[in-house]
This record gives sequence, structure tokens and C-alpha cells, in this order.
Amino acid sequence: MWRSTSLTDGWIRESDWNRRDSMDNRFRQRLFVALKKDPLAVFLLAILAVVIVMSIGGAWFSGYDPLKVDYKQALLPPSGDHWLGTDNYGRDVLSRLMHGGASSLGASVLAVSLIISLGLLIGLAAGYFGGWVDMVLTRLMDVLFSFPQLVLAIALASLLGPGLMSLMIAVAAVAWPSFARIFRSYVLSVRNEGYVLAAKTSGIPAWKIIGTHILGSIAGPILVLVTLDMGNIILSIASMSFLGLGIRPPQPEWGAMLNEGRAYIEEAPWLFLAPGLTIFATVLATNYLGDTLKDALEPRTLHMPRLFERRKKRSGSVEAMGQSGRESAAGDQGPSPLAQGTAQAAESGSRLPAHTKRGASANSGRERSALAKTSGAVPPGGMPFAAGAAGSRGDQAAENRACVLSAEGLCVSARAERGGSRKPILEDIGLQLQRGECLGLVGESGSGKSTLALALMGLLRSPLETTSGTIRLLGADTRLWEWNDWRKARGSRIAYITQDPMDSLNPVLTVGEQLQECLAAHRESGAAANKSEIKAKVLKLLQQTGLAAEVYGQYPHQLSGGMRQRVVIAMAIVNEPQIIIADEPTTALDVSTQARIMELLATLQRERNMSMIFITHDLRLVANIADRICVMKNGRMIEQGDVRSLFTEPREAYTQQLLKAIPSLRIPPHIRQAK
Ligand SMILES: Nc1ncnc2c1ncn2[C@@H]1O[C@H](COP(=O)(O)OP(=O)(O)OP(=O)(O)O)[C@@H](O)[C@H]1O
Repeated sequence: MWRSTSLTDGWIRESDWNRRDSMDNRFRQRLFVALKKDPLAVFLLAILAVVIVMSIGGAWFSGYDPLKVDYKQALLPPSGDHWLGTDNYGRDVLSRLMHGGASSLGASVLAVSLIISLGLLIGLAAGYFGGWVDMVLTRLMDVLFSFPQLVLAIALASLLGPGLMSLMIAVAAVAWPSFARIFRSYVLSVRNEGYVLAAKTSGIPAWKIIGTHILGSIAGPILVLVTLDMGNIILSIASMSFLGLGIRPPQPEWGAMLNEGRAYIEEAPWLFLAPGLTIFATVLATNYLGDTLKDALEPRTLHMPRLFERRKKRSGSVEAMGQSGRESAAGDQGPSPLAQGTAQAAESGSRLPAHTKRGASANSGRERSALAKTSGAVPPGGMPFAAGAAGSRGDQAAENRACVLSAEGLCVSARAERGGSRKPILEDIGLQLQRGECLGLVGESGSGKSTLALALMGLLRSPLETTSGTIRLLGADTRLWEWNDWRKARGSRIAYITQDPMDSLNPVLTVGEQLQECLAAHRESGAAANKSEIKAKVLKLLQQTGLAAEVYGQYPHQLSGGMRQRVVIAMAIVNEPQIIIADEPTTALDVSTQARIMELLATLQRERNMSMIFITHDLRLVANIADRICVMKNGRMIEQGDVRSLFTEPREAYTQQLLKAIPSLRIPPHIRQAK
């Protein structure tokens, strides 16, 4: 099903509309949750609503004419007749405040609209077209920035003459460059995104690309910026009115009322306090609500409450485990879940805890920053991982020691939107990775390979979460781990190589800087950083991964795809992890580069006795590197076995189909005949 859209003049797939609707729903839901959790935000929202309603409906709500002079009523204090008292002309202050609100808020909204329109027009043009357009517009902004804004606004307002309109124009004329500069940088950050380039290559005109793709992507931040800056504009307009540059007396306006009340601050403080507190409350409310909106649009800032939630869960689960007697009481008192897990591994032998519904889901994902962290984190500081910790407790313990990573009954599902049902992604996954072993993970697209990899790295991100099952990393039960425990393990114990190297590489840092950062992240705390030693280590690593020394000072965009993938491999092994998860590391490469990268991975794995999970669609690739293969389909592990038996005697029909699907290298008969 398709729907037309007036913006693109094209057609949008029904599923895309649904996705857009679901994004809107998610935003509304997050906003609702943010408001529900924050009584102050609700209180300020209520205040703002009252101020707006009173300002708009001043003529209906107030029983007094805000302009009518009655000297007999002058400077009356607040009373039942005049709730906020009267001013020196005997005018009702509340009535003037309400009518003044219409002027102040109206002028602020119009000024913001003017500023945003100008800022958008100029910021979009400068950011999208670049070149001389950008240069001219940026220089113009620089010139305007070189004047003190308030002084320039006062000078402009004086030139234009008193009145609310000239005030608005003056405020807008000095405020737009700051907005234009921010909008320009938003545009710069999205203009080279794939979807914008795709639209350009489809021949869509620039104004349409700007109107749909670019503006659509930056609408959220713009909305936040507007809300956050509304308070500033209200203040600027009030300040200039206070200086006598705004609305002409006797018309009311908050800033002008402040000015009028200034002379009576001792004998009639309500004249000053009423507009002052109203401005204060309105500005505070718009600023605070801008922050709330930002939290709803950028879910990462919601991590705080989630972390608290998880902490609660954690203490609950530890207690529950203690009560049920499944785990030793020592687990409760141990300094770290890592240590607990290792102790459990050492002591319990095959005593794996029963599956629990308390899954430890971590909040992060595929985004670049999180992936960078898979190669760098806080020093493990003597984490007693399984190596050597199991001691000599017979064959069973030795067997456990050899298993560096395992999943038991692992289930992952996508949390439902309100009212919907959970979508299972992984079901009852069981796998074991032995020391020094390479385990191939194959399956069609969407079978859940990457989700499993992210779960094994503790990198599942909402809406995905572990619902049951256990992951043991080097003997440690990770169910109780928090973000920080995972952070310590990632990079130093288990590392991740992504399909697209640019997912892991920061485009503005050199290769050397990025490798040094990973290395420094796991340096023992307090250990002195010897720059030349670190550099030497990084250079050696570059050499080991087949890269020339000059790559050290180069940026990712200066490298070929194969070189970038080598850098990512170097980042993954820089802290000598025992386990590597390589998620289709060669898919984006040509065949010969692919072969060289495979050779590099195999060599590094062999030389360092690392364990590796190699994820791929390609059975031929996995046959060359893996010792064992797990086949996944629809989120389930349907077959496991050593390479030979899986290739020669596949049990499952699906595995047989996969093997049959391997393309033949034979030259097709019609080409042979042509020869
Ligand atoms: N954030 C998410 N929210 C909801 N569903 C998701 C999310 N991420 C992945 N999925 C779903 O999980 C399933 C498995 O996806 P996953 O990326 O793990 O597959 P894959 O086997 O790695 O595929 P590919 O080889 O194409 O990368 C898919 O049906 C996908 O739609």
C-alpha cells in the first residue's frame, strides 16, 4: 500500500508511514513518561498554561479596564476587589498583567517566528549549498556577531521608533545569526547522509531535499532550540520595554509595567513584583519544559532513570537468589558481579543457575560511540576472571575453564509499544565457545545473528531486552551485571568487530589517536602514561595487522575499506581480549581484500589463542576459518556441529538448503561454448 505526500510529490510506502507514526507515538510516550516522572515539569506546565490562557483571555477574565484611570483608587494594596492591587493611576494590576501578557507573549512568539524563519533560511542555504553561498552568509553572521547584541538591538529599536513592532524587528535582527549558525551545523551533519545523497542522485530538486529530508531530520532539535530560547526572547523583549523602547504608554506590557513599578518599589512593591514574578515563572517554565522536550526527543538522556530502575532490580535479584539458595551468600557481599561470577564458576562446576525471567538488559546499541567502547573502557583492575580462577577441581572444572563464553536458554524480545505484544527475536539460544576456538554463526538475514552478538556483548538497546537465560563470560554470570561491569569487560575481555568499519571509527580522529584511546582506556589506574611506549605499541599493532606506519597519522576517510577494517581489527585486539566477535567483518569488501582480512583474523586468532565468533551469511567463508558452526533461523539455533559433519552430514533441511545455495564456481556452459 502506498500513500501520496504533498511534500515529496511522491509516494511513501504504507510501512514507512506506520514507522513514522510509531516514532511519533514513541516520542509522545517518552514525553508523557518524562512528565509523569517529573512533578515540577507538570507544575510549570500548568503555570505556563494559566499564564497563556489568562493572557489570551484577558479581555473576558478581567473585570477592569486596564487603561481606565481612577486616582481615587491609586496604589491600593492587593485585596478582594483588586487581587494584585492598583497602580499609581488607580488601574487594576491583574487586568494590566493579563492584557500585558498578550503583548509580551505575542511579541515574543512573533519575534521567535521571525528569528527561526530567518535563521532557517540562511542556515539551510549556507549548510546545504556550501561554497561561496556559505562563505558570504557565514561572514555576514560574523559581522553581526562582532556587535554586542543588546546594544545593537537598542540602537535598531531607537532608529525604528518606539512600538512593539520595531522591538520585535530589532530583537529578531540581532538574534537570528546565532540560530542560523546552529541550523547550519545541523544541516552540515546530515547533508552527506546516505538518504540525502540518494535523493540527490535521484534528481530530486534541492528545495525538495531541503524541505523533506534535511528539514525533517533537524525538526526535532529545532523544536527543542525554540522552546529553550523562548525564555530568552521573552526576557529580551521585557528588558527593552523596561528601557522604554517597547509599547507606548498607557498600553500594558510586562517589561513596561516593571519600569512603571520601579519608582514605587518601597511603597507599592506589588507593582514591581507582579510583572517580575510573572516573567520569572514564564521564563523558568519555558526553559524547564524545553529540557523536558529535549529528554523526550533524545532518549539517551533518559538513561538516568533507567539506570536507577536497573539498580533496584539488581538488588532485588541478588536477594531473591540468596533466598532461593541457588547462589552462594558470598555473591551478595562480593565487591563486583565479575568477581561473584568467577567465584560461582570456580565453585559451582556445572551448577548453572536455573533460567530466570530477570534478564539483564543493557542500554546501548549499534551507535558509533557504544561500538567504540567495545574496544575501550575502564581498566579491569584485577578482575578475577575465570583464567586460573577455577583452580584444580578435577576434569569438570577444567572443562568449564575451557569454555570462555556461553549462552543458556537465552531469549531476547523487542519490548512492545503500549498495548502491543512483545516480539520474540531470539528464543532459547544455547551456545558454548571454547578457548582458542572459532565458532561460525550462520543464518539468513534477519535470523538474529547480530542481535545475539549484541546480547553477548551486553549491548542490547531498547526496545530489545533479554527476557530469560544466562550468559557466562569467562565463567562470570552476567545476569547481575550493570553497565559498568560490561564496560570493564568490553575491549579487555571481549571485543567486537563490526560489518562497517565506519561504525566504529571516529571520522575526526586519526587512527593513531583512536588506537591510543582504546589502549589508554584499559590502562591500570595510576599507571603512568609513557607516550613513546604507547606509540610504539600502536605502531607494532599496525604492523601486525598489515598496515604501514604512516596510517598512524591518517584519518579514516584517507583509508581504503580493507585498511579501515584492519584498523578496526587492531582496535579490537589492542587490549588483548580473549574473545572476539566478528559480525560479518568482510561483507563490505571485495573478494581479494576479503581473503586477506580472513587470513589476518585467522592468523591473529591462532597466534594469540583467542576465541572467536565469526558471523556471516557465507558458508564458504566460515568453512575456511571456523572449527564449529551454529546455524540460526528465525531467532533459533537449529543446528550445531563441527565444520566437517555440518558440511557432509547436515541434519536440518534448512542447513541442506544453505549448502545447496553456495554458488558454484563452474563456468556456465554457454560461456564455455562461446570460447
Ligand atoms: N531495535 C529493534 N527493534 C525491533 N526489532 C529488531 C530490532 N533490531 C533487530 N530487530 C529484529 O530482530 C530480528 C533479527 O535481526 P538481526 O539484525 O539480529 O538479524 P541478522 O541475522 O543479524 O540479519 P543481517 O544478517 O541482515 O544483519 C529482525 O527480525 C529484526 O527486525
